[in-house]
Formats: sequence, structure tokens, C-alpha cells
Amino acid sequence: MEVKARAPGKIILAGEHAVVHGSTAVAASVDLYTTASVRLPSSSDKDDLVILQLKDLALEFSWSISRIKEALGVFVGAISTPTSCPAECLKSIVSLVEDQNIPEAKIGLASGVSAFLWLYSSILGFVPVDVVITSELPLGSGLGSSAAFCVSLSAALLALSGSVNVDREYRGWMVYKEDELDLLNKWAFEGEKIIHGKPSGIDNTVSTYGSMIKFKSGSLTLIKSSMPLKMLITNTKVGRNTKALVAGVSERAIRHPDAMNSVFNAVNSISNELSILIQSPVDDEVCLTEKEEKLAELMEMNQGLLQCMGVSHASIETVLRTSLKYKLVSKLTGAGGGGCVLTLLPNLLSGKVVDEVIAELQSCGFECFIAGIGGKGAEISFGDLS
Ligand SMILES: Nc1ncnc2c1ncn2[C@@H]1O[C@H](COP(=O)(O)OP(=O)(O)O)[C@@H](O)[C@H]1O
Ligand SMILES: C[C@@](O)(CCOP(=O)(O)O)CC(=O)O
Ligand SMILES: [Mg+2]
Repeated sequence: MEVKARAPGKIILAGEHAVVHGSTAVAASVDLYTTASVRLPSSSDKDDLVILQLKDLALEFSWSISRIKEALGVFVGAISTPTSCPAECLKSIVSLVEDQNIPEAKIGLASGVSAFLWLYSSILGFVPVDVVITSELPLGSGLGSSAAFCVSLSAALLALSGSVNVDREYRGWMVYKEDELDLLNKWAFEGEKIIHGKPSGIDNTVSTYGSMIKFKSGSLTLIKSSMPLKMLITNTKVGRNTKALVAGVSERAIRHPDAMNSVFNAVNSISNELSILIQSPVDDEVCLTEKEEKLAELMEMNQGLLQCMGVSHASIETVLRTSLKYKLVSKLTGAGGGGCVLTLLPNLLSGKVVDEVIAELQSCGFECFIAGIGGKGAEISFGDLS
């Protein structure tokens, strides 16, 4: 018996970091997916192992069920409601991860492997499984790979555990029912906590529900843009870690509470204005151009405030300067400190200019792509591969 689940990454149009401090943010899913395949081994397989394969990274981790039980048995065993990993349990999980001797260059994966162990043992209990992860998302680049990992994994584990009501006979991608999406989102959030420290929940929410969302203090509103939004995504390929960046902003907020509150409030206003702007009707081409100019201005203002929070980076500034040469506006997306940058491509912009800006960004060593935004959220599919 095998179940597959896939979950998309995301872009944040406005409000990253400030959303962790209670401001509104606007995000959309991108059509790049992480897929988790979870298989219960057949009786002929080695049947007392938990195997996690990270296919794109050519890494495989495994633990015997008895080792996992010994470390986590007192804390977990098929918990039915989404629960935070207690600090003592996280210590035991860290020791299980240490058993695997992850190479130093890939040590960032340790938090993802820890999230896996918490979600697996809590949702499924201690049964042998073979889990394979593949991803189209660059890891640690601001496109929400951590959330897509937690959502796809939780979706597959929940489907296999029988805690959700799904048609196991159906062949093809299916979506969860509304109340089950909520359960999935809550479990994924518990995984994100292990990876991010203090996540707002926006990434797992947009990865679960898909589409475009306005998000504030844990609540989402699904929104629909009435203007076609085209964003160039530039990956600076400068590695960074969301947990450290989020912690850095919180420390700055402790040092300068009044100033940072004003920054977060300004971001809140930008996100609210952006959400109204993109949803309001577009009557004609002139109206669309005016709205795109306003959107560009809001993105520019948001980027300035992200600089105030201390999360920009020389590579991001290079993307901003390069795109500005072509009169295009950009802002970082996700946690910043490197990672990905969004550049608004107005609908009437000529293909020639797009090609030129992409060529110049690539000549700086960056990677550029245009992803579809606002598509589907998490989906599952059953298949018998045994
Ligand atoms: N496919 C994956 N396999 C294993 N771990 C993953 C995967 N995708 C994400 N992760 C975990 O999430 C971390 C990256 O998350 P983060 O720093 O929040 O950046 P982002 O979410 O923007 O990609 C990785 O270092 C790893 O621990
Ligand atoms: C910075 C933040 O707003 C988004 C982080 O996104 P990412 O992990 O960099 O893709 C953090 C959060 O909302 O949890
Ligand atoms: Mg993340």
C-alpha cells in the first residue's frame, strides 16, 4: 500500500516577517511541488525499519523501529490531535538525527529530518514505513520548501493512518475535505515549528489550501486576484536559514519595540491595501496599468521596510538595482537574507525587455524563472506499488 501527497511552494506578495508579529500578509501558491510517497513495506521487505529517502539529495536515513520506540515511546504513539513537540522529546529526536551523521555541508537538513520524525511517530505510531521525498522547490530559498515538505508528508501520513476520510479506490489526485484540510494544516504547522522556530503559519496554510490568501494571526481569507499577476522569480542562490532570520527580526523588535511596531503596522497597511487592490475589478487596459503601478509601489515600500527589519542582502540589492535599470520593481520573498526575489512583470511589458532583464540577472550568477501562481494546494493519490 502506497500513498503519495504533493504540496506546493509559495510566494509572499507582502508581509513576510511582519506576519510573525501579527501583521497581515498576502501569499499565493506556486506550481512547484514537494511530493512525499509513503509505503508500508510488504511482508517480504525488511519490516522493522523506518526509511526516509531524500531523492533529489541522494540521501537515505533509516532507523529501526525499536530504536525509535526506545527514544520516543514515552512521548508519542499515534496522537490523534495536532500537538507541539515537547522540548524533552525534541532532544530525543535530535539524538535520533545525530545517529545518521548528516554531512556538515547538509546540516540544514537536520531540522527537516527532525520534523519528519515528529510527524511520522505522532501521526502513524511506530510502524515500519518507506518514505520517499522529491521536490521541485529549491531548499532554503524563500519559496516555502519547509512548509511544502511538512504539508506533503503530513497529508500522506494522515491518509495512510486512516484519520481522514478518503476514497482509497480512486486513482488520481484528490483533495481533502474542508475540515480535514484544517487537520492537515495544523499537523504541518507543528512540523514547521520544528524547522522555523516561530512560524506564522502562512506558508503551511497556503501550501495546504493553495490559491491566494490573506493571512493574519493564524486566520486565512481566500482571495482571488482580478488582475493577471506575472512575477519573475530570481533565485540569488545565496543560502540562508529562515529560523535564524526570524529570530534576528524578533531580537531587533526587542531592542527597538516602538520603531519596529511602527514598521510592522506599516507592513500591515501595505498588505491590506495590496489585497484590496488586486481584488478590485479591472475595467480596461489603462486601469490595469494604473493598478500595476500601485502594486509596484506597494512592493517597493514593503521592500524598504524589510530592509528596516535587517533581512535584505547584497545579492537581493543587486537584483533590485538590475531590475530597476529596466524600470521594474522587485522585493524579496520569504525570509530574505539571500534566497528569492520577485520582480513584477507588467502585462504590457515586451518579451524583449523580459529576456534582457533575465539575461542580465543570469549574468550575475542568479537563476530566473516564471512560475504559475495561485494554483492548487495539497493533493493525495493512492496507488499499489507492491
Ligand atoms: N525536500 C526536503 N527534504 C528534507 N528537508 C526539507 C525539504 N524541504 C525543506 N526541508 C527542510 O526545510 C529547510 C529549509 O526551510 P527554510 O529555511 O524555512 O527555507 P524555505 O522554506 O524558504 O525553503 C531545509 O534546510 C530542510 O531542513
Ligand atoms: C519570514 C516568514 O514570514 C516566511 C518565511 O518563508 P520561507 O521559509 O523563507 O519560505 C516566516 C513565517 O511567516 O513563518
Ligand atoms: Mg520555510
